[in-house]
Amino acid sequence: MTLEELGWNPHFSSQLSPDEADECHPVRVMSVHRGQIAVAGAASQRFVTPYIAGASAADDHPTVGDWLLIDSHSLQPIRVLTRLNLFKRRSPGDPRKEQMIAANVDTVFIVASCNQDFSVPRLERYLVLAREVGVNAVVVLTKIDLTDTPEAFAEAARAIEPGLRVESVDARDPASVARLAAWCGRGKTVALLGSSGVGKSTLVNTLRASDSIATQAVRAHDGTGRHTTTVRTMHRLDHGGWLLDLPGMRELQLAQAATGIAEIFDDFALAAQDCRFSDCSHRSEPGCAVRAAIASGALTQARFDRWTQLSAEEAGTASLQTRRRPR
Ligand SMILES: Nc1nc2c(ncn2[C@@H]2O[C@H](COP(=O)(O)OP(=O)(O)OP(=O)(O)O)[C@@H](O)[C@H]2O)c(=O)[nH]1
Ligand SMILES: [Zn+2]
Repeated sequence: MTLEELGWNPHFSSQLSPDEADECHPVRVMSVHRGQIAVAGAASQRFVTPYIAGASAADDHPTVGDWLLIDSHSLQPIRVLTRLNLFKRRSPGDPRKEQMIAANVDTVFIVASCNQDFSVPRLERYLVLAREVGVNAVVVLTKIDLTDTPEAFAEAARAIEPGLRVESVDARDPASVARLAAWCGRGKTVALLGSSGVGKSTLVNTLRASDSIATQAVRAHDGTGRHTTTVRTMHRLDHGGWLLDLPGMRELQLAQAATGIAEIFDDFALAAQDCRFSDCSHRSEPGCAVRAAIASGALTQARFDRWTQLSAEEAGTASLQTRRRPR
């Protein structure tokens, strides 16, 4: 396995100092376990400690998908290279803490199915999340074989954002899923987002090579031939890329997603700049440019409702601590 096959590129190689290039080597974090991580480099696969000597609790600690510098003699982790992006969520145990889920994803597939579960507002939420993380998003519509009107679903998805990539597949059929090959090529990392039952696992199985480095490493280690679902793992794909699980990202949290919301609803954000009052609620104030745009047909009431709903959720979660203070 070469570093390029693992996803190494100039964004990462340019971060090494000459000394580091002499004394360390880069490895990618393939899976995260309790107290240890499986890493793969140009010539090696091994387990190392995730703890970086001298790092504080607030410092960057390795998560799956990360590139890590390892001291070539001691094999101790030295530092995590600056990420392209990072999926994180609020810790279920302590909402003030954040939990890292996965790093360095090239493309996220936002998966939805062509049936009664299809929902534009839900797709929009996943897109907001992808924009917030700063990752390229492709909408993948599954169960195309179960509808007579596949183009209607694709059209509705494409209408969410100009230029949005939408691919429709039968997730069980390798020939159909081959449409996604362009994002799953050598060294490319993809992740999946989507509600329960839309076909994420089916898609993974169709895209995935029979065995992966990470699975082999885990097998060699625990000897059981299985790895539990609590383990975060990179899966090798047939086309040469990697697939990252995003456990815990299935439930959507829109806290601190203001940037993502502003990007997906940039037409509303833009119109709101012309409102007479800077704190306009776009309900009944005079000189409201957003209401004017809705009245003229330039913007729609349906998207206005979704925009205000998402913004309220975002603000609500963000200020949970300060709301409802007793007088
Ligand atoms: N006909 C058809 N069935 C599909 C397709 N994709 C998935 N299915 C079926 O839909 C069901 C749910 O698929 P899963 O892959 O388990 O869905 P998931 O998104 O992984 O669901 P969770 O694990 O709950 O998040 C399974 O019975 C699949 O066989 C498809 O493109 N066409
Ligand atoms: Zn307004």
